[in-house]
Amino acid sequence: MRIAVVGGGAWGTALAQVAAQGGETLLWAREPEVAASIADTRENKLFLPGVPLSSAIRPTTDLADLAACEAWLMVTPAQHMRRVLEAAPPSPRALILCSKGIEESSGQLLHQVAREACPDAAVMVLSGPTFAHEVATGLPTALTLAAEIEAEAETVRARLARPAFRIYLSDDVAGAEVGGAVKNVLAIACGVVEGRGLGQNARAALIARGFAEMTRFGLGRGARAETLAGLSGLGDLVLTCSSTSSRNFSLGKGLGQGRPATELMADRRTVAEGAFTAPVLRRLAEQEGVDMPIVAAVDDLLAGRASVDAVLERLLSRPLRTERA
Ligand SMILES: NC(=O)C1=CN([C@@H]2O[C@H](COP(=O)(O)OP(=O)(O)OC[C@H]3O[C@@H](n4cnc5c(N)ncnc54)[C@H](OP(=O)(O)O)[C@@H]3O)[C@@H](O)[C@H]2O)C=CC1
Ligand SMILES: O=C(CO)COP(=O)(O)O
Repeated sequence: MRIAVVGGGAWGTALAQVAAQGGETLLWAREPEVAASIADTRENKLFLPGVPLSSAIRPTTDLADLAACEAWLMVTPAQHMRRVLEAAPPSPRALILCSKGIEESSGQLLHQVAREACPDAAVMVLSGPTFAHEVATGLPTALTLAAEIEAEAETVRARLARPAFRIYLSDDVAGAEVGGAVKNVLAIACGVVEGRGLGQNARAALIARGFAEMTRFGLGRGARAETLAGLSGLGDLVLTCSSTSSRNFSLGKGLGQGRPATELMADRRTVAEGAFTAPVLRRLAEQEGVDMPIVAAVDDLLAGRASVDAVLERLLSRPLRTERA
């Protein structure tokens, strides 16, 4: 199975590094600077500096080259995935979604977007606690590959899995996606806790109550509770809520230190998906009557509608209730 990775950011590059252990791997990058950096120096100096890359990674900026590959790993930012798929050659056999987010314009999860754009492909979701720089340097990582058709997922797993890249199969596509999308918003909230110096008790409370929000939202979309409690949900939530290696966490930390979101976003070339997921997730939750107060607080902070102290006061003055509510 010939693999193409679509997206030359940190995660796309790390996934290409894994796939290249099993044979030549195409890596499509939008920017010529990224492809040239990999071709000339065997390093993605823009998005994954300091990691020597395999000679089996073949960079390209030409979407037409994807036609030669049977499986595409989609690693563009969530808001751009539909446009890239529409510009790409006809569907491959397998489309493996590795980005984490919800399409803002449609409110759709990415597997719904992919099915619309590529109705003939077997659509899967690969997600879990996976900082790109750790995967690219071969540190042990475990993640979930969710697909409706298990046989297709088995083929993809056989091609990608390595001893230090452990892939667990699941048939809960929506569940695997919801965890990755929602945790990015919650990681921003945990960064705010850190930046504002609110303490470790507050962070643990936020992870647990944030997980309750993720579960309520996920169950409403047909996700299973055990998927949300697995690698792609709770596992990824714990990772990104605990480390400044997370772009979402570090964005939140800046907000907690009192810097405006516009300034923090303008400073970065890398993507903090939670900033794009927060408004659409809040909108969907309100439409569907799902209580997500932490997500609403992050959305207000990002939009500059409320200060850190105001959202904190709002969260702490909510009525006391049972834990299962
Ligand atoms: N970094 C990580 O550790 C992990 C990231 N993810 C997810 O992977 C996805 C990609 O993140 P990551 O690789 O880290 O990204 P980076 O922040 O490292 O890089 C940004 C990426 O966005 C691409 N990009 C920017 N604008 C456009 C556009 N208009 N159309 C297409 N692509 C565009 C850039 O492509 P180019 O350079 O070609 O312009 C580049 O690949 C996100 O959804 C993220 O949540 C998931 C797991 C781990
Ligand atoms: O999704 C990730 C790890 O699983 C990466 O998180 P950030 O995008 O916050 O860096």
